[in-house]
Amino acid sequence: MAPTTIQSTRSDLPLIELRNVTCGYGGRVILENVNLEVRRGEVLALIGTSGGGKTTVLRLLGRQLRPLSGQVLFDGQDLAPLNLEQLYAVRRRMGMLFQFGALFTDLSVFENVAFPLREHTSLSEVMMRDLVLMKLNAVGLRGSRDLMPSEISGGMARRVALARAIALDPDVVLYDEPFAGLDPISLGVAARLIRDLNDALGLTSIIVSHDLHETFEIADRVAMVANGRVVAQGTPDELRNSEDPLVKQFVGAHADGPVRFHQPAAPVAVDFGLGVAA
Ligand SMILES: Nc1ncnc2c1ncn2[C@@H]1O[C@H](COP(=O)(O)OP(=O)(O)OP(=O)(O)O)[C@@H](O)[C@H]1O
Repeated sequence: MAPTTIQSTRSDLPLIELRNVTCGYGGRVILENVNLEVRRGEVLALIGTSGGGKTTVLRLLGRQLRPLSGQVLFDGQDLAPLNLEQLYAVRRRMGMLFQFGALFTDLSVFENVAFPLREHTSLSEVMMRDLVLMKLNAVGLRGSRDLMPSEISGGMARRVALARAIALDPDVVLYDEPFAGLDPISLGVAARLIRDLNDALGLTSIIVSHDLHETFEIADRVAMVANGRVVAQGTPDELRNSEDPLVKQFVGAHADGPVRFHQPAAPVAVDFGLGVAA
């Protein structure tokens, strides 16, 4: 019998790839020649200085922003030439949880999670109910389905937003500051949940976060964005042990280093009128 040949499949490809991407806003370049791979099944953390361009990377992935040059690929497909219908089909494969995961305040927990299903599918009410309850169960909130957003805590609201982000069974979930404003216990719970859901549902996750401790606990790999570039990529341990001064300053939270505390400004004496000859 002829030996079985194992075909190379698309699963060998990274799920997401930025190839030499340069982009910006209104002529101002924010990211320059950035290369980044997101592998299937991994939790990738994007960290870096404020305003460094982390959220901008997420915008590229949904084509809310187009590169000036270079390519953004999702599942091997360049996003640039897609028409709107194709783009929406790709976006449906991406769950998004943005800062504070704003819920619809006039909809119950159940209806918040059902919302994307009602928008994008024509499932029967029975199927919809089962799916919503499965997602709520996955985040531990099946029993809270009838509560309104005003009746739940911030940590619970974040979990509802997470259930909503995975309602359509996406391939990848993009998290922008998922831990912002959470107390340390809720933060730990949310982080563990992101990791567990990623593994249990076979997702890929990208987390933009300033909470390095929690993020390093759950990430497979970390990419640091600063000065318009991905300055470091590696496992959490590799970044912790990095000798790169920028990475050391950031990961060690040192005030002094390549990133200066003071943004460029006129000399203090000038602004405060001290000893400046008239
Ligand atoms: N819509 C926009 N129009 C113009 N400039 C923008 C826009 N969005 C972001 N910027 C600028 O692009 C840069 C990168 O912003 P981005 O939000 O990607 O940074 P970030 O790394 O996510 O920051 P933070 O950690 O503070 O959220 C910043 O200098 C910001 O002022």
